[in-house]
Amino acid sequence: MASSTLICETQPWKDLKSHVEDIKKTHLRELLGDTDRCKSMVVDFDGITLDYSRQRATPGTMDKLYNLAEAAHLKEKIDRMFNGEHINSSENRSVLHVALRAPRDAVMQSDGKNVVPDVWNVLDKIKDFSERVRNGSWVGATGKALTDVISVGIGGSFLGPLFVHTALQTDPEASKCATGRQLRFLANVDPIDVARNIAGLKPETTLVVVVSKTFTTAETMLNARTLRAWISKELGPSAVAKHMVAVSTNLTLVEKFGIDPNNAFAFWDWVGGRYSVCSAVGVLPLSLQYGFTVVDKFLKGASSIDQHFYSAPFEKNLPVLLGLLSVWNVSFFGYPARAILPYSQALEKFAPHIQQVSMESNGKGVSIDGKPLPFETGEIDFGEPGTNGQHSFYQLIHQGRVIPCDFIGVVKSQQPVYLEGEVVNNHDELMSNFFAQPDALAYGKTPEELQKENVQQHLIPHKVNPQTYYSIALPITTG
Ligand SMILES: O=P(O)(O)OC[C@H]1O[C@H](O)[C@H](O)[C@@H](O)[C@@H]1O
Repeated sequence: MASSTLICETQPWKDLKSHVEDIKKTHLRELLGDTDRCKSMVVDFDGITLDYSRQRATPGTMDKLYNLAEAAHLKEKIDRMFNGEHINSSENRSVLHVALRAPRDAVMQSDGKNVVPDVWNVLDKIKDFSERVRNGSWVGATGKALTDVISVGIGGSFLGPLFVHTALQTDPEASKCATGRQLRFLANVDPIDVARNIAGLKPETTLVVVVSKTFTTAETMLNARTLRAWISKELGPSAVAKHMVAVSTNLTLVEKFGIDPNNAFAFWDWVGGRYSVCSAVGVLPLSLQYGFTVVDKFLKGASSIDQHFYSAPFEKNLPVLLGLLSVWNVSFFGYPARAILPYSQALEKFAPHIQQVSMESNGKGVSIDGKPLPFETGEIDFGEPGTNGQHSFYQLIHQGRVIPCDFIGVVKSQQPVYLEGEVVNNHDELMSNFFAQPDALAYGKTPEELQKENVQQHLIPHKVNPQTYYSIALPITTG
């Protein structure tokens, strides 16, 4: 395909266009009756099970989507990304956030330079600094330990770190490491957000981390000046050196602002803001709160899925499968939205993070060459943790419009509860028994009964195993 050819002009696209008309005539019930089909649509990697059997797709659809991926040169594009080529053509730069979690001995090049040693220099600096703050050897202007951190940033300098913080808060190991400490996030330029962030905190025990890739974002800079005034008013201007640090690619502006460059943590232009959670943007505030050891585990998890994305064949490749199914739903079925429904309160901030990652990346009206696209791209992402969403917008999903849903279930809760005789329990042992049950029977209902209750007709989840689907679908109330 010449680079100026639009993907919709290729044969695989045309094949999918006619194929979708056939699938539209097929009820999901029929698709679910085909056991071999359902079995072929479950993929495991590293403790994650992706079940996309509730998608309106057949193995034949998947083959056609793989052909589309080939026509789009997807594998070559993944390779070009990992090789540090300038695939961000509008900014003429590499897109190499995967290097942020690469092992210390890995080699990843941007503009002819191995960037991994630079990444690890900053990680080592964060480890050292966060340990000194946490163990009280770095103290504030009055000699007191800094127990509270306010991270000031917006967009990618906020949503990823907030999501991970929320996910770790109730993890037993992480919460133990955070004993006696607080981490807050100031994003909104509305002064109400400032007031809420500083409520109950004292400047003498607070460390402010100003996070901005550019160090020019109006909201962040105003909030940073407001907190600088809050510190100076109470402790004098010289206290800023002990109470404010920065994360940025623009170290010149950091220094101009009055933050000691030694207390600045760098990242690089080859990291897109929305993908920056694994840089100092996320690693610094999270290490201050939980310790570097905990955050390092998060980086290793991200590295593991990077390697999977890079090397797994498309039929087994979780990110590729999810991407292809999004294209199928949005560009062929014309479903405009996708609901992200984690059945875990720890993933409460997952949907807002994905909103930026997905919508800021895929919200395009033109091709990479600037040609207007004659089809819709990118979905409208929204979501809430279950069961909260059930008592809110699920009514529309049941009886209004078709919205593909990504249900996310967890086998082992961070905070299990077991009450004898209760249907909804998540005690470890009970959950493993539950997952060993055949579909639906775990709740004593047959698939036919479920169909009568119409719980699955309009739901097309694809991120949980079959048992989880029913465990999620059954408690739904629509009143
Ligand atoms: O990190 P900063 O430079 O302050 O940028 C914060 C945000 O600014 C803009 O809205 C960009 O579109 C976002 O991608 C970015 O995350």
